[in-house]
Amino acid sequence: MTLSAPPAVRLDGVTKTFGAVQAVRGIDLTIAPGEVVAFLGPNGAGKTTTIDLLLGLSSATTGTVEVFGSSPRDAVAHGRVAAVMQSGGLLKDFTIRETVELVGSLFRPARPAGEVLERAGLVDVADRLVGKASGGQQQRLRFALALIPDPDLLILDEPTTGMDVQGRRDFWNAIRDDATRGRTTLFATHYLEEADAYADRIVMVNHGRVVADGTASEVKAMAVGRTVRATWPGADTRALAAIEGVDAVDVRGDRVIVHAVDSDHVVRHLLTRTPAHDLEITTRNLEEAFVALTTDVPATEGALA
Ligand SMILES: Nc1ncnc2c1ncn2[C@@H]1O[C@H](COP(=O)(O)OP(=O)(O)OP(=O)(O)O)[C@@H](O)[C@H]1O
Repeated sequence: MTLSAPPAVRLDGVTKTFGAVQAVRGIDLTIAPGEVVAFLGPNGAGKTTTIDLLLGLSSATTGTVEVFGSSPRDAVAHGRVAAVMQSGGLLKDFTIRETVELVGSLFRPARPAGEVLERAGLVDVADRLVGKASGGQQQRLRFALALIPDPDLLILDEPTTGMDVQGRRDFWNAIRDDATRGRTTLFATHYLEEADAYADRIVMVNHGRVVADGTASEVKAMAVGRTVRATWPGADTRALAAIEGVDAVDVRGDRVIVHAVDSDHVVRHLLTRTPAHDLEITTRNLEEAFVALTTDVPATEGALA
């Protein structure tokens, strides 16, 4: 008899409360081995709290948290999980290579230092002191350290913050490459284009709950509606916001930008009752879907950052 492998991550009815703050209000989430999952949400949505639970750094108030069928602490202890956190402490007086070797000596088995440096794009700067390395290089070093135990699940909290364009590209190529060999990756990010380009699946959270879960195109489709742009100097934004189904109105110079479930209705209004012209209608991109799914008060001006 063969038992099917447990999921890489299983969260079942998970809540986490800090005093009066309900950081996580009931998250159910299953991630299969080999999936690359982006964890998106506005500041304070509960992403870091959830990641801490998966790493066994704190315990859920209620619900179940499992990593490869065991407790997060066991999974971490067996080297199956590793993380790159936003601001992990690094020792400034060691070189990049020495840091990788030192951390490598703590793991059995450990990936060879040379391989890890290569993977993280650090070979050319390996002999530089950590204290003299740039912010992006230090971020690459955190990534390198997470690769040392060759984990089955890699958890990344805003991993590419501070990296330049090439650094990000190298980083994501390394992640995708390892995913094809079965590594599961969960990453929190505020760069929506990275989620769109590199994740198999997007989990969007708001106020401690999952508000969308699917591929990038499924999530975009969840935020139904279209954007209508038109030239209308001095547009009457109040009148536009009052149209049924309009969820945001914004003005950029002479252009007015309207998000609406029923774009035909908006277009008809603009063409028949206003001097608006040069109309353009587009479907939402991931950033607009994000705003639509996580904005609490609809029809606010300037909500289309
Ligand atoms: N140790 C703590 N004590 C009290 N409140 C906390 C603690 N940790 C987190 N919180 C609160 O829980 C909520 C969720 O925070 P969390 O850090 O998980 O959000 P996040 O989605 O990671 O946000 P960001 O994008 O800003 O990193 C916030 O309101 C935060 O202030």
